[in-house]
Amino acid sequence: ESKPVAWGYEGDIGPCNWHKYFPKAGGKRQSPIDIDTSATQYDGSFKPLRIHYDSHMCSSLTNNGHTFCMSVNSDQCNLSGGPLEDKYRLLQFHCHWGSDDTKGSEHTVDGHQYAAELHLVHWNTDKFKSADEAIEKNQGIAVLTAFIKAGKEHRGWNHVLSHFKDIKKVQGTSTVNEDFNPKCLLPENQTDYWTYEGSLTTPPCHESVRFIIFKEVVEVSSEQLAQFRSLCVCSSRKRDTGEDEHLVDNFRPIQPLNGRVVKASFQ
Ligand SMILES: CC#CCOc1ccc(CNS(N)(=O)=O)cc1
Ligand SMILES: [Zn+2]
Repeated sequence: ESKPVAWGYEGDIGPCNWHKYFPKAGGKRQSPIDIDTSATQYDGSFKPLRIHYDSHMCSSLTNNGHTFCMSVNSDQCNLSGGPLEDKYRLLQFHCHWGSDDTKGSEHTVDGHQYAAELHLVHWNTDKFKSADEAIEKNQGIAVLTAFIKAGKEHRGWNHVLSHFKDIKKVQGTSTVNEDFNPKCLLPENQTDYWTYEGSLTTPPCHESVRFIIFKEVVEVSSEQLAQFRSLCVCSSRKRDTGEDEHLVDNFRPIQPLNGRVVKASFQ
């Protein structure tokens, strides 16, 4: 079993060196990208997006050292329609955020970076037998994405944030049993989105991802954003000052578009 390679967001193990151990990171269809809204192309052929999540699924929340990850194990949480040809099942959701409210999203819109970005990761159950297989295949993964900015409090997010004290340290895990439906984390407008073909934004950076990025931005309070930053990057104290190192700025830099066209579901 090959030893897992350490990677992160700064220093020698940071994004500029990922390609040395994860060759896909140097590919031609990498993510994230800047969405230049003057260059997007309206596609009138998209069917309505179909997002069917049930709330009665037990899920577990983990701090994996790179983000918090809510693993979902319900075959009742499915995504289809829009630009997708197949049916996709929700595997997990997580976020990327900054050290303050001025940065944190991975994708940008006309150069504007948001405070955070939500990724709901789905795998293609029509074409593949497992998520492990789908994660490295073209059309294997669909990531529903919502931008997050500081504003009014988001009650739905409190169902997730209330478990953060249990996962402050790495590999901390908490079981989430309450009646929670991740659909509540999405913006109201689910008809206006951009979509393009890209990659996982973290190693191994497989070029297997169809991104679907909602135009409407979700608001959470500054205090809720601060709770994202309360997670730690390791299981023990890291700094020689005995201070905990907090998990922040877990976003990959913008990658070259290399001629890809970003489609829009709206004019
Ligand atoms: C089975 C399995 C697996 C691993 O699945 C993932 C899912 C998401 C990610 C994070 N990539 S991102 N930020 O593009 O969603 C990495 C591995
Ligand atoms: Zn992500």
